[in-house]
Amino acid sequence: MAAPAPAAASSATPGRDQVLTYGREDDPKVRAWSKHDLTMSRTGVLAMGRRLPGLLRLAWSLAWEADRSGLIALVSLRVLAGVIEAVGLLAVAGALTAVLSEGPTPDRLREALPALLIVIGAGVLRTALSLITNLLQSRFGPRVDRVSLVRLLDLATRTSVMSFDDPQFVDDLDAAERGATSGRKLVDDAVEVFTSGVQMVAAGGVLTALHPVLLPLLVASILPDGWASARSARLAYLSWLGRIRQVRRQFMLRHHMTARDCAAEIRSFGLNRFLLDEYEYLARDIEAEQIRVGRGQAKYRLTGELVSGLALGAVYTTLVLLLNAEIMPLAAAGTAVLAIRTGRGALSTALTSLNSAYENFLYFDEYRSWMAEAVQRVPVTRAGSAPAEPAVIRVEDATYTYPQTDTPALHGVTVELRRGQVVAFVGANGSGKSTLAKVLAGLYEPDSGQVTWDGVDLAGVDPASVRSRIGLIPQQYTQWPMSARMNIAVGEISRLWAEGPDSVIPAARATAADEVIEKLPHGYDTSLARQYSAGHDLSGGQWQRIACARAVYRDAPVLIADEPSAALDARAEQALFDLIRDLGRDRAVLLITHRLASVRTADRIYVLDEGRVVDEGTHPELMERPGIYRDLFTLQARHFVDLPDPGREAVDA
Ligand SMILES: Nc1ncnc2c1ncn2[C@@H]1O[C@H](COP(=O)(O)OP(=O)(O)OP(=O)(O)O)[C@@H](O)[C@H]1O
Repeated sequence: MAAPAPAAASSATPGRDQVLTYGREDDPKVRAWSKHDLTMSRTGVLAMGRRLPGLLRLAWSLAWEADRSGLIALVSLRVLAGVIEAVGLLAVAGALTAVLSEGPTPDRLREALPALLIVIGAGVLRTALSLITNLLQSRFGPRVDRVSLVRLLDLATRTSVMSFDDPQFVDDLDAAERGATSGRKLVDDAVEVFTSGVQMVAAGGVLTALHPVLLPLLVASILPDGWASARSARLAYLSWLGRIRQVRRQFMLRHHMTARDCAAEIRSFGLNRFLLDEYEYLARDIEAEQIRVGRGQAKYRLTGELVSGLALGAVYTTLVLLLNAEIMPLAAAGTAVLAIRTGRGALSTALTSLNSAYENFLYFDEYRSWMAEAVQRVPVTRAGSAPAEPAVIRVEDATYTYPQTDTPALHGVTVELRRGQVVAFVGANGSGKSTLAKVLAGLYEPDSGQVTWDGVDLAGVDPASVRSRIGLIPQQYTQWPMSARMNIAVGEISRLWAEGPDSVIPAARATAADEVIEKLPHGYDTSLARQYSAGHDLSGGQWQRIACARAVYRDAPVLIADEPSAALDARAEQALFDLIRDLGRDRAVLLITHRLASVRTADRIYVLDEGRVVDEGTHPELMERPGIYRDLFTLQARHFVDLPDPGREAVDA
């Protein structure tokens, strides 16, 4: 049967507004996407003034670390360019005075010659300096950007795992990435403003010397433009801040619409029209906002230019009046015109830079504040180490609550793992098994209670020492866009460097990953970066074998396997559980699985329900008494042998 044609885009569909996935801006659910409110306070002149020194210091330190000699050269060249510009202006004033003075022309020209030579020299030097500056900038910019992004990525990969459960932190990380390249621009802008300042001071000096009324008039003609530029930049920034969440949602939507992983579902469920509607809904909102900002900026510009133009008219009228009243000679008036043009040119450059500095200041502040927050979230390094070969691992009375949630995911949980044993956690979806495993692995710090290894509280030891003793098969493992060999070696990368490329083979054999890898076109060196044309893709179960090999390669005294067999075929699953039992002989092994047949041989089974341990024992012990374990086990077993349904029995009774 042919699939029905997708419904035409219509926001008038009944109920549509209530169920919009990406929602309206005033929807509280949508507002919760980001803390960024349209607060004017952060962008006020005083508030910015307070933050400016810290930001400039950070930007300077980035530039200093990235390219010290480049920074010194750039700043010196810019300042030199400003000074040359000023000298050039003074030389022009001298030349004009000489040329327009009384006397025979050859004499006047001779008198003007030194000044003219300075003017020409200044022009040549300015051009040369500008070329060198451009050349330096092309080297300096990428270096500073690299350092700021590397600093950000360093922190992003060292902050606690818990940080990534905090949506605000992740949201801010987006904004910080956007602001990372603004540090370099901020330094650039600051230097440019300084250089233009030197030129303006020179122009101002010349004007004051010619007549005291000219300078205030020039300043008055400049201020409205400055005001308009600042307002316009602020408007753009506030709009960007307000649109962050929409742009982010739009980006996510675009990503899903073009991602390989979603392609099949979009087609099977006929989601194309629905997703396009959502996208257009957001895009139209953003478009409308951009038009609003454009209009606002045009208004500011128009007002600024109008008032500036009037003030400039007043400056020239004053000049004419001064000339007319013979208060100012013609040569001085000519110099004044040049000084006004230089002053306004320098101001225009300064304004453009100030404008850009304003924007970059605000973006870079996002970077700075995220970096400051992230530093606080890096687990502290402590002197003590976790026991190298722990015999007893205990979680005692632990409670854990995820960020921005009210109900604890774990309530007063106590469990124990011993070396030489396989311990299993079982329970329904969402009962807290993975959370407890992460607490046990030292990835989550409990709100209360403690985790001890041989009596040593993990809260007092270096977190890195805990992690180095754990081999983890997480429920959602990473499919690294690297070769098959590297996908295993990332389990203990230092071992690869020390023992060589073949060191991964035993781990691959133990987990049957070798059967998969040997069939690949380049064996262990086949790229599994399926996003790229040379990359080879694997099936879910094949990937899972590689994830298991990764943890085995680590060869750690503690192994945590969270749903390690969800995608494995029956034979591979059996082999994996045999391996886990084998590894459990001289390690502490934690197994989390819904395949209850596989936990029958576990030395101890903990049954979790709604974040609490509700039962524990061996398989025979748990099967003897009524409870969740016996119910779940019997339910699963019924699919394989013809056993009565425990739930049905209870109803019948
Ligand atoms: N990052 C998170 N932020 C907020 N709540 C979370 C987060 N991860 C899990 N939870 C919640 O914590 C509870 C326990 O989740 P957990 O993943 O530990 O369950 P589980 O027993 O491993 O489930 P499953 O069998 O489905 O893997 C659930 O209610 C879940 O919704």
